[in-house]
Amino acid sequence: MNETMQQPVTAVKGIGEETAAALADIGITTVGDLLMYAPYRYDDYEQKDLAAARHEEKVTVEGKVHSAPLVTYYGKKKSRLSFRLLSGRYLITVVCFNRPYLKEKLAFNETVTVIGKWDRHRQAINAYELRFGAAPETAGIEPVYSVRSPLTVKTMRRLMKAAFAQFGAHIPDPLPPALRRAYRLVDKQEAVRALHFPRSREELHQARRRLVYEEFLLYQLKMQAFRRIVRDGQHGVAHSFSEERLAAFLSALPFSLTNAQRRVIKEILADMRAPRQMNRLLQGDVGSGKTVVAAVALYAAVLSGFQGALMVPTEILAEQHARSLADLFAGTDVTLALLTSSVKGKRRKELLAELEEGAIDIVIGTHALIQEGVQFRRLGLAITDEQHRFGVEQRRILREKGHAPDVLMMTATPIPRTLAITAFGDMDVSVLDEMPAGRKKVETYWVKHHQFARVLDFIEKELRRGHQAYVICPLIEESEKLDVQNAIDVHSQLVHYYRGKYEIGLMHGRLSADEKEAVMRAFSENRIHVLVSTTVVEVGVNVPNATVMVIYDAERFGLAQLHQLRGRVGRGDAQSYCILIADPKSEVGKERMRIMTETTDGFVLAEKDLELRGPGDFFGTKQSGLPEFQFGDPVHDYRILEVARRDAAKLVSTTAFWSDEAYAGLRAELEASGVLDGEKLD
Ligand SMILES: Nc1ncnc2c1ncn2[C@@H]1O[C@H](COP(=O)(O)OP(=O)(O)OP(=O)(O)O)[C@@H](O)[C@H]1O
Repeated sequence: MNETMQQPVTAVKGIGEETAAALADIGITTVGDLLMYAPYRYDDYEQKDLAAARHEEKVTVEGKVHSAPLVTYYGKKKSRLSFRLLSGRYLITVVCFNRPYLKEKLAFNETVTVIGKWDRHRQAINAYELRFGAAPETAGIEPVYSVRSPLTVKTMRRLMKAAFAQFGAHIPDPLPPALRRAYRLVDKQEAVRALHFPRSREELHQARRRLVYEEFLLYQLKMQAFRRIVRDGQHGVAHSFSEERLAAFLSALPFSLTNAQRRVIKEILADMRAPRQMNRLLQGDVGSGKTVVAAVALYAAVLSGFQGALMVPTEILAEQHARSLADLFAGTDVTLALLTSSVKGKRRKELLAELEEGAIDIVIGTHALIQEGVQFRRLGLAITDEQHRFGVEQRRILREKGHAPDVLMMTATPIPRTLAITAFGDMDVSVLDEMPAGRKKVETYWVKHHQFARVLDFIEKELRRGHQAYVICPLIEESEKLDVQNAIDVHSQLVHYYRGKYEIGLMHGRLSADEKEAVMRAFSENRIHVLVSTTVVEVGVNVPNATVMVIYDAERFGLAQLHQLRGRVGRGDAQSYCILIADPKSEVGKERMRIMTETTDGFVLAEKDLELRGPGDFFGTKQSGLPEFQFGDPVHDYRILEVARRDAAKLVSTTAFWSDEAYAGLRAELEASGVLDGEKLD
């Protein structure tokens, strides 16, 4: 924004102190603020051919009064006025409520313009506005601003006209012509004009496209510039490790890596070799094989003489990861340790001492890892699994336990790429977008509660084949106690049903860590055939022999959570099944069940979830942490967002961007935001 735009609104002719105060009330203080104050919607007064209008669509029709108006009164003060209108070749009825006085004004053959809702079946318009005379040529679309008294929409329209007439020609355009040409974007002045005085929907569309791109590009430039500054300013760990030993480790794995795993490992190792601190998010759908990627990174850290830490949200997961890593590192001399809050007393003391001396190479644990007293000798790599469950603060503490160790965050929560780009624009993102070979899609069915007997039969069929099943009990958010009770009830029901044939296990949050561990172990060793559980098994549990996932009251879970639960099966070669038991009442609820049966792609589900529930809900009740934009919507305008991100990355890496006149406008915006001084982003 240049100086002209920075002038106070009183510089606009006709705006006095009073109006200025009213404008300040809605956040407008400068000429620039005023001109960039976008309407929140538009009223469409464009005339439509009634033949093309849909039922209940808002229409504007010009015509001649073709009958004497009729007024009928009902109730105390209510009235209904109607008359016939001849509009082109259509003779239609116009209905107007509670405005009986119009009767006197409506002379036969008089030209009027009617705005209202089209009732296709009755060939009538329910009018909410009636103007005398022809529809003005230019009055197609009128902006509606969000205002606060004493301002009115009408006043705003007038002020905009005045401001644009006086200053429209001085609106600076930060976008260099080359970029505008490349995307056929209108220039800034034209965009602002069309924003306030659009002559057609198309003009408006073009204006919006341009403004959204500019907004996203600036946002991304800030992110990228900020990231460059942070990177250049920090000295992280430059890992250097024996490629041969790493290659030997890879070739000793019980399976060959997927292409996606190979690619992601390459990205991570490149970051680790570099002297700057790694700050990477690894996204991989459930079962895509993130653990082995983590293992490779941890091994690289150990080979270069550092320690590694893997922090996970639950004890079950910590134990499971400790087991899988122990298997993976069996042929090496890596020393592993498990640190959770159940490791107590003498064992804990020893363990902490070993960590501090560096006798332990890799530690796997829960929050216990970030407690006071936990010291590393040389922490070089910190990995967190399921990053949504750890706050930024906890990740920071883990990070600070080393001297700027590399950080890898793993998540199976499929954040749509669009959102990942915006919310995590300051991180590098790797995506495991391929499943290990031989995996079959989990077949998903939606059944009603009264069909439960059939579900039990179905489970039994799978059990006879030697497979196992999970039964997830309803989740009662308000009360853990009821949750547990539910699980106990379902458990005894199943024990009764399968008695003498199969072992039924029970898992819930009230069990002690040892009890949980024992149940999980029995299940993974196939001594328990059906595991009745609350959602504690939601994340990360890996028992490839389990092929059935039954979810009670599935409508109570979010799509992301259902997807996580479903991800507990289909982890081996056998065909797996997910059965959702739900009687949803709402349409959205039904739609969500249908979507679950239609797709197993976590990213598709995440997008759908957003569509159905809005971004805030996807990550639970908390805020999703997404920035808010004035013009753009990161979900619906994701294509533009992606383009803007690529452009921003390209721009900041060129010298031209930092010196050429063509980019002065963009640079000025960056400078004004404080990003270039290393200030934190909002
Ligand atoms: N390339 C591969 N080929 C075959 N099997 C693989 C491959 N990579 C991983 N696996 C196996 O797939 C299963 C799932 O892997 P892993 O537990 O790492 O998944 P994940 O990505 O952590 O999933 P989740 O988020 O659901 O826990 C494991 O049994 C693992 O041994």
